[in-house]
Amino acid sequence: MVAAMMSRALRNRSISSFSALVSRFISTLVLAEHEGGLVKPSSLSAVEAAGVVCKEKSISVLLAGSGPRLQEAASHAASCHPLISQVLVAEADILKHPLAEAWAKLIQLVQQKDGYSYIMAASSSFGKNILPRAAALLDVSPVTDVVEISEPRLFVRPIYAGNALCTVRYTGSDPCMMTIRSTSFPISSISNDSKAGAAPISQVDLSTFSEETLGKSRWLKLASQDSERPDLGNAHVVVTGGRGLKSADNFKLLEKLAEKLGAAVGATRAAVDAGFVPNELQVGQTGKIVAPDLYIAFGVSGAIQHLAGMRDSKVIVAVNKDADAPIFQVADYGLVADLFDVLPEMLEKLPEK
Ligand SMILES: Cc1cc2nc3c(=O)[nH]c(=O)nc-3n(C[C@H](O)[C@H](O)[C@H](O)COP(=O)(O)OP(=O)(O)OC[C@H]3O[C@@H](n4cnc5c(N)ncnc54)[C@H](O)[C@@H]3O)c2cc1C
Repeated sequence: MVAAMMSRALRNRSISSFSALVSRFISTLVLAEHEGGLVKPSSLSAVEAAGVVCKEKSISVLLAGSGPRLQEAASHAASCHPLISQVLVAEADILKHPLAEAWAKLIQLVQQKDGYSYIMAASSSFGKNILPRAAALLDVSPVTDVVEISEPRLFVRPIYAGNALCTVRYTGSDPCMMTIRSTSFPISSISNDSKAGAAPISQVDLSTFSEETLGKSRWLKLASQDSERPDLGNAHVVVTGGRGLKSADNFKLLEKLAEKLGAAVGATRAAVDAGFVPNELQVGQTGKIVAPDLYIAFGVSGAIQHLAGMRDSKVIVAVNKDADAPIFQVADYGLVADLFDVLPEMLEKLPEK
């Protein structure tokens, strides 16, 4: 239909009406992750990014899964952000878990039907797993880790572990697919009023979606730590431990400090490789990207691969007994001291949460 309207506009040789049509039909699909009946904040950051390219209100959010939590998440998506104009819900048992093969096929299906100009997701393990596969199915090249949208098809993304920024112009065909760094697109306009301006919710027709086409991956289990602490990717305060903590037991000191500060716990890859903490706590180039208001690093040397994941933090505090440790080059406040003196003293002097 879009193509037909465009050719009609061209026939009339009306350049202005043609550009009006083009801009009118820019539409964006945001692939959203949900948990506990709520859309994750990182996906709402992807909606913010979509708002930069899609000034008019034509942002659809795609949610998939099964069960009552999916419907709750759909209601949340419909009312939580003023830029969302439509919520698409794909409910099926094969979509219950975020298996990339199934989700990639789902995106292909939705794109073939609705023809979006942009498809976006947060640069989380969820988005990074699914979006490139969907891009391959749609025969386009994705742009990953976008930190700035300068023009509708001109993006800035970090390269060399965040040591340089690269400007990329997307010249491929639609859809332009990208993952965005949620720390670079803070959520500005969240609505807490569940009734206000609710976007319509529609079900995706999955009648042509067959299990045989979904590849060989199978969901086994979710291994994650049950914790009341905030999510590492969205926490306002992060306390991170490095190899200097020396053992898993000593990380418990850091956990106590995190409880007092209402913080998330992070770790370097060296601490993860040494088995002090699980992999999901790793911050850095091959871990999570964080940009909290306050980042406190204990016994972290400051290797570039670690800095790649935390250098955008608003205030960085480092405690290290080596005055020449590179972490001090990015720290706003540095303390050259033994962390085993500093941590107990902080725990003693800080009030309970
Ligand atoms: C491809 C690639 C990807 C990588 N990705 C990541 C990544 O995502 N994240 C990441 O973190 N790393 C990553 N790394 C590893 C990275 O290069 C470093 O090896 C790692 O970050 C070092 O961790 P660390 O600072 O804990 O350990 P170390 O470099 O060993 O530093 C320990 C620090 O603790 C200090 N210390 C020791 N005892 C005390 C004490 N009692 N009190 C105070 N200070 C003390 C020491 O002075 C030292 O500075 C990656 C490497 C590669 C090659």
